[in-house]
Amino acid sequence: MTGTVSRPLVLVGCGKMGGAMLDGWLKSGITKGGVVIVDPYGGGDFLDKGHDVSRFATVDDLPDDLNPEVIILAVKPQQMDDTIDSYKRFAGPDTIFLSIAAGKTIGFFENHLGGAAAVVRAMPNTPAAISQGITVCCPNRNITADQLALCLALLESVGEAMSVQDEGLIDAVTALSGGGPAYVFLLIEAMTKAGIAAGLSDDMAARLALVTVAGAGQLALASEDDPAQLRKNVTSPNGTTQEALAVLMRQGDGLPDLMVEAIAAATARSKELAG
Ligand SMILES: NC(=O)C1=CN([C@@H]2O[C@H](COP(=O)(O)OP(=O)(O)OC[C@H]3O[C@@H](n4cnc5c(N)ncnc54)[C@H](OP(=O)(O)O)[C@@H]3O)[C@@H](O)[C@H]2O)C=CC1
Ligand SMILES: O=C(O)[C@@H]1CCC=N1
Repeated sequence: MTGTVSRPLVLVGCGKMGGAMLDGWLKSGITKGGVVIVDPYGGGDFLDKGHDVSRFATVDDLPDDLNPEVIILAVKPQQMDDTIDSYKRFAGPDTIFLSIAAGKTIGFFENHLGGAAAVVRAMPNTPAAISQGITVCCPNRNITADQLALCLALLESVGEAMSVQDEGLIDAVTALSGGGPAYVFLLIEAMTKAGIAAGLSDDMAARLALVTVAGAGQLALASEDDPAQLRKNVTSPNGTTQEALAVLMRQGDGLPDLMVEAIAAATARSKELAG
């Protein structure tokens, strides 16, 4: 079974993150058993595009003989309480429940689906849509080695993936890489505004900020130097970058301190969402 999903993959919630992953999965061809979307309104964009994708508004509309290999739970954490119980009929050793919901613990799913359910808690990010995501997942005790390998194959088909045994780490992962793209987009926005304030046109500032962030990310990925060294390579002694970094790295209110505070706040919120 490892390598492709040969029975149906059910995607519960085809919003921003579920849709991003589905985009990547369809491009990768890993969902050989077809995809069934359950979403009251979302998911229509994936129909009629030459893939084996069907869509139902509610769980009650699903065919009785559906035998999913993987059920991806991709509704908002606040929607999970009202959603999960109606999937209990699929719980058993041969169906993997793979949740991507922030905060929702393996214990939460076992409480609702029964202790025998095969559950994986995962935290992806939206660059999955272009196969540049990164996901960390944690299996429960019912997940077999083959099932974990299948989940990793599924997650690796949209980027990098790794598994951990310590579920407690997932809250920090959520804060760092789950939400991370938002921090980078904010950086692009902030650089753009600063460029405009310094006299550049809107279009030019936006392009310079975007390509600089994308290029720096690619360079950091490709280089043997670590990011600190790459930063030093840009910073000529007594030059212009040094002046900017003196502001950005200010003790107390600089970017490094703010980032620690931001990640801690997001980690705490992930724990709160456990419900
Ligand atoms: N966005 C991101 O970058 C990331 C999100 N996540 C996690 O992914 C999950 C989804 O987030 P996101 O995609 O942003 O949220 P969205 O609101 O964009 O997507 C959720 C989708 O689920 C639908 N939905 C609600 N209830 C049900 C139901 N009972 N059955 C089927 N579908 C339902 C929603 O419909 P409607 O809008 O009509 O309610 C919506 O289309 C969250 O748990 C989040 O923590 C994880 C990593 C990153
Ligand atoms: O903001 C959130 O709660 C979700 C989880 C990580 C990214 N988006």
